Amino acid sequence: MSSSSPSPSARRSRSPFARPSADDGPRATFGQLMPYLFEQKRVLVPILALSLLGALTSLAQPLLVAELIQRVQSGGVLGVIVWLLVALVVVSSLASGFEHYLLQRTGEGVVLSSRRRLVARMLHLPIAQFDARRTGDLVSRVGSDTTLLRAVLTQGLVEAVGGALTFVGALVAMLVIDPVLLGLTLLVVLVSIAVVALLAGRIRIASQRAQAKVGDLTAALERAISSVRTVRAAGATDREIAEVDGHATEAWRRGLDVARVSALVVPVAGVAMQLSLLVVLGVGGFRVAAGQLDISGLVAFIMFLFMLIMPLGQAIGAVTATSQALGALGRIQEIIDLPQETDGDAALAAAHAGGRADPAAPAVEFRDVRFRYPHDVVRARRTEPEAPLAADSAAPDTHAPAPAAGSATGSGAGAGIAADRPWVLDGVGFTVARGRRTALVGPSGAGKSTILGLIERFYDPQEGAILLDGVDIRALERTELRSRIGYVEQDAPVLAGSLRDNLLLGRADASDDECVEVLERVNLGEVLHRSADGLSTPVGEQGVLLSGGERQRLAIGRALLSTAPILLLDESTSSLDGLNEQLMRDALDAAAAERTMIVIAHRLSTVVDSDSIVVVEHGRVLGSGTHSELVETVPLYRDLARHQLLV
Ligand SMILES: Nc1ncnc2c1ncn2[C@@H]1O[C@H](COP(=O)(O)OP(=O)(O)OP(=O)(O)O)[C@@H](O)[C@H]1O
Repeated sequence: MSSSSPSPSARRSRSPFARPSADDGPRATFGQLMPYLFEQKRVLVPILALSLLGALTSLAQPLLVAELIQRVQSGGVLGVIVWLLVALVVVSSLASGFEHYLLQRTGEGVVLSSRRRLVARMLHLPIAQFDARRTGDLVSRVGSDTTLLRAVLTQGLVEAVGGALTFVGALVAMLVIDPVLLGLTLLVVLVSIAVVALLAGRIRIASQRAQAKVGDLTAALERAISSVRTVRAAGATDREIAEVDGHATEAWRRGLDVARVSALVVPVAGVAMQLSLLVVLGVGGFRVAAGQLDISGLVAFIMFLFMLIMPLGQAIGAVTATSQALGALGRIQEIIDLPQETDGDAALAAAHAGGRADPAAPAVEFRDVRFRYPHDVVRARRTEPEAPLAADSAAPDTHAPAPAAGSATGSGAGAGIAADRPWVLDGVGFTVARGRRTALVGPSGAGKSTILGLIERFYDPQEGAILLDGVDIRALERTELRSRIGYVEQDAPVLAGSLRDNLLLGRADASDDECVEVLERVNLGEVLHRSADGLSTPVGEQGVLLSGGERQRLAIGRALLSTAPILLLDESTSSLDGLNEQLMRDALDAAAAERTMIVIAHRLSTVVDSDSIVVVEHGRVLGSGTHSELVETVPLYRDLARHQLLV
């Protein structure tokens, strides 16, 4: 994990007053905000109407006051005017209260739709993006950045529309009352508008940096919480607290940056207000004394002046809120704009007879597969935590739309892949017979999990092909491909929720009886009866209420419940005691009875009786065959077997 001190590039671009530059992270334009606002158009119309009503009732007030003063001076009737004034005040207050509620409601609507859109895109991103990005940062984009969009409506745009009408109305009225006084007032006002416009870009950048720091904070916290046992056991709690604290402080500092830039706006508005008032009072008083303006005109002019300045304040609020929202929207759009996992390749599908299975072909075949993880992913993992991934280059699938030059995605061999890094898989070829159990064995880091990941199409190989029932997997729709495969991953294959929730992930329409039956088959009947809740027994975050062996067996149960004819199992590296190992072997036998199975085995004892064993080392296949054949022919396998006391 990076330390909490900012990277050199972050330090360089630290000042909130710095000019916007290309390094300032993803940018969002005002146009990108529009769809979110447009979605709310049905509520926006009444809000705008209320805002305009508020503006009109405000504008009418100075005119009535001027009339009132004149009637007082001339001894006219006051009753109607006074009642009209009271009615205007009541109507404008009620309108603004209702408008406030509708605005808040609409703001929440914008947050909801941005969250929905973001989550729907995020969970469809290629696996490479999840490998490269920090979970906490992604969580923070959904939880925190989206809330900043709310302010655009609540403090921003819509009020500014009503404000604009008040502004123009006041301007016209002031022009009629005294053009000279208006000219002087406008001079002051225009200077302040120019200053605010200059500050808007700075606010957006400062806000974006602050949000990125909140992302870092969430990522650090997520890390500390998800590995709390390791942290506690290592006595590293205080260090983790310091780490999270460092990020919190950094987020606070960046928050202060935002406060500092937006605070500059306040004196600008204050100076504009006070200066213009002083000018109007001074010059206006002089003109009244000279008989160029009467007193009711001056009072009305001053009231209109407030109406001119008030929307200016609103506009300033709108600029601040919108700039912050654009900063957050940049981070949201960055994820939304990333390419999604693409689906089956039409040309390949045609070449493979429309993706039709060949019953004579092996269930799974690797043909001379060469693969490296995309370098962008590796770089992002290892170096600059803030570095935004280039949208195109991080997309790992070979058939992503229009892969950019220099990306790892081109179908050309290793396009954009750093040539100095060794292949993770270097010419891997093997076949898996239908309905049989095949084991992958080899040292840690040999590439075994990568092989399973490629079958699932989490990544696509740069060279060679992987076939399922004789069909190149790239010719299949991903959903179709994955529906044919059950996958039990090595780590944390259990989700928070109940036993039932975990099983239904395999097949949503499975009945309780089927769930119970499958739990018995993977020797988890005892867990089921341990609690009165039965299938509703919670299994906790990452399945912590279950032992390592139980977690794996529950995940196998889930795969069994699905009707997938192929099962990929990345056996847990955690050691199992004798009884658990036997239970696991039974579960595997139950799984293997009906389907093709590929098992990554860390204990040879669980796979010695496999139909075929493939030995992998440094991304190459050293040999394949049965246990007794491999003991004779592959020295590495013989060593492994001897080490694990099997020969
Ligand atoms: N998502 C990833 N991004 C970049 N490199 C990766 C990624 N996953 C694995 N690697 C690298 O690829 C190589 C093969 O890893 P893999 O997990 O396939 O090995 P393995 O044989 O399954 O190991 P083990 O038995 O320890 O689980 C390793 O050098 C690993 O560091």
